[in-house]
Amino acid sequence: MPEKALFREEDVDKLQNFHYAYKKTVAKYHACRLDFFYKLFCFSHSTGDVSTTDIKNLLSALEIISTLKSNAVDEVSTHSLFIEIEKQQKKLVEQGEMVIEILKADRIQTDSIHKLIVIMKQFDVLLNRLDLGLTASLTDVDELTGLLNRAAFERTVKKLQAQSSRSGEMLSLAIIDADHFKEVNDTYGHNFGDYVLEELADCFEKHIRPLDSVYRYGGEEFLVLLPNTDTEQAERVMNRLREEVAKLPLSNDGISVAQTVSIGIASLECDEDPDEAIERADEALYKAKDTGRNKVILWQDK
Ligand SMILES: Nc1nc2c(ncn2[C@@H]2O[C@H](COP(=O)(O)OP(=O)(O)OP(=O)(O)O)[C@@H](O)[C@H]2O)c(=O)[nH]1
Repeated sequence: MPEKALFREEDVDKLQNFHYAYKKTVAKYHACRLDFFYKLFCFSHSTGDVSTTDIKNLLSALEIISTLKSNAVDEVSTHSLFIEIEKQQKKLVEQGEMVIEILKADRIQTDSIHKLIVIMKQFDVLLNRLDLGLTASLTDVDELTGLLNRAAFERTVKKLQAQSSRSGEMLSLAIIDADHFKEVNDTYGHNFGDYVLEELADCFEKHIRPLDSVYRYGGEEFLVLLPNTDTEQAERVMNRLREEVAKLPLSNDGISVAQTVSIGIASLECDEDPDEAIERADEALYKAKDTGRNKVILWQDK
């Protein structure tokens, strides 16, 4: 899957404005939702002067997607999560209308209200995920694994190189590649492959040290930046990680597999183009692949 940076630097302001408008809209939605249920309650118990038109008006006030869309930068409104929210909103309105029709016919059906509540809960989960994504500025997060992506790597690596230039500390870089991953996809399907990638990402995040950072660089390839670490230390850290991966119980839908990874390591000089260090780490990675996989290899000058 090609990585796609969702935002350019200059879009960050627009994104922040959208996030602010988003929070306000979602807060209004929640307040309005309470009113909606209150009026439903009043109508069904014949308390107060509430008509189904009042309830219908509140239902249309719950349609927040058009407000959100008019404020959103294209990268948000075309994002898969936003499209999912739109779909869920449509379901919510359809079910809300059904509840109103049932009320008009003078029948109280808790089933239909219950169904509406279930849809609203799912809607909330999606709204919350979008909120978290916006907080992490969407740009930086890989949609499948939730790891930082290539754009985040490119930004961070420059900062770490500048730090390492000031402190004189070594900076190391590792490339991790899943072994025989094509076979996993071909044998068990792409969805199972996606599941394995998500589990690998969780394992990496769990087992890297707090100052290290891991990125999904593309497909089944990940990068780790290890500040204040020379290549021999990086080799030890990566070997521990490699062992953790090999121990992972990967089991989904009745399928179980064992997955290993190969890792290449290179030092990252503070004044070089990071692509050069990536190339060296890649060379080491291919040596690990050529000599049996499930290994960590340090790049060495010939
Ligand atoms: N399920 C899934 N597969 C992906 C994704 N991105 C890349 N891939 C697959 O990863 C596989 C990579 O295969 P290859 O580069 O041939 O390497 P490999 O089979 O892992 O073999 P070695 O690297 O030599 O051990 C291909 O089948 C890609 O389709 C993704 O997001 N999800």
